[in-house]
Amino acid sequence: MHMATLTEADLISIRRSLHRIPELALNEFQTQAYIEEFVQRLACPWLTVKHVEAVPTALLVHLAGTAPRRTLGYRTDIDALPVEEKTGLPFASNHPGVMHACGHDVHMTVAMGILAYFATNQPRDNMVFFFQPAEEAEYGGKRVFDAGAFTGEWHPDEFYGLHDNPALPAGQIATRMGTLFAGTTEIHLTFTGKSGHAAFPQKANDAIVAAAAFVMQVQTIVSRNVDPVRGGVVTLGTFHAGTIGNVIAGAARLDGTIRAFRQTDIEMMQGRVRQIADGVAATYGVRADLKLIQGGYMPVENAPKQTADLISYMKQAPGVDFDGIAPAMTGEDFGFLLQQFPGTMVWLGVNDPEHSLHSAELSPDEAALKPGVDAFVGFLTHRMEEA
Ligand SMILES: CC(=O)N[C@@H](CCC[C@H](N)C(=O)O)C(=O)O
Repeated sequence: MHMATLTEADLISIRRSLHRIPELALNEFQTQAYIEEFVQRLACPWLTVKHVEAVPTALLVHLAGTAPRRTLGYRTDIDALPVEEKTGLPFASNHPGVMHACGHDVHMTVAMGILAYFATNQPRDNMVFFFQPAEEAEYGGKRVFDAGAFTGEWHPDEFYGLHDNPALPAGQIATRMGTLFAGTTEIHLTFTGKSGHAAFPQKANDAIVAAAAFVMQVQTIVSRNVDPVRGGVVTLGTFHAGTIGNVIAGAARLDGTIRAFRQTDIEMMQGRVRQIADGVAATYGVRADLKLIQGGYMPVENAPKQTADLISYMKQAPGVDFDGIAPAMTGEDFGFLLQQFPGTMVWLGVNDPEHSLHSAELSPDEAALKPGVDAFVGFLTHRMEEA
């Protein structure tokens, strides 16, 4: 592979290599090694690499500009999901039970394509590329920020990033002014009661009955507490309890997520989840151990100046297919970084409308890779020409 501007075939080969080796949040060692080897092979004299001791799978790359007036940041996430892949692709995951089911292999490939371009064509401004661990869980962006990694020459004045979107045509760029994605909060809850014989419920405290009541009662948060015009989501994605049909379960564990576009709504919903868990515990005589974790999953707020410029650039740039789009209830811990640095997140269409993000059958169209790289190379070059 020639390391200058990458061809479509190069991008596809990188994406397939990354797709084979998905790793969970904060464990992306093989992925990081693949990216770092790629970066070293660029053999670029204006490039420096940085590791972050507190978050060992993070990787930052700095490009020194020819006449820098500021530093432009570009971020990609690098982690995968605990999903057993069912695509049947010849380059499917080699890691059982783990899959790039959210397309971070596509995100990384686009970032590497942009990096390869500017490692060959020295940028005018400085650039920082952030290969971020732990987007799906564990909020890696906030961890790296809190570790002080974005200081001095590593401080981006602006930050950009993308997320793939299977509902949009391959290569289409879509974004909006203001809020693009929801803020989220993870729910981790265990009800502990008292197990016992199925025949003697009066001598036990059934954790399944309590957990079932909780599942039903939290549905009222969106229907009764959230302003319907603004919307919100409470989803419980796991429910684990019991061992056999004739033993009353002494414990039940649930995990889920709260979502809304405004931080005030998220906090109100967190409060209602707490009240309902406590109320259910009191009613059913069980103990509720509840953890609510927002971490870095703040609403993704696109900054006015940078986003207006990005939209106006993308609308007129030759070869760029741009569209506006409504906000989505997906979360992204890039929301935290956009609270620290102004910037913009966009969707990149990957044309797989039959499957949603997080599906075991998601198969992004690789025709999106080159347009994704070209759109950002063009926009970032344009940004460097702006006053
Ligand atoms: C784009 C995407 O799918 N992001 C994830 C972010 C996860 C946030 C957090 N772990 C939670 O579950 O609340 C998403 O599920 O939207």
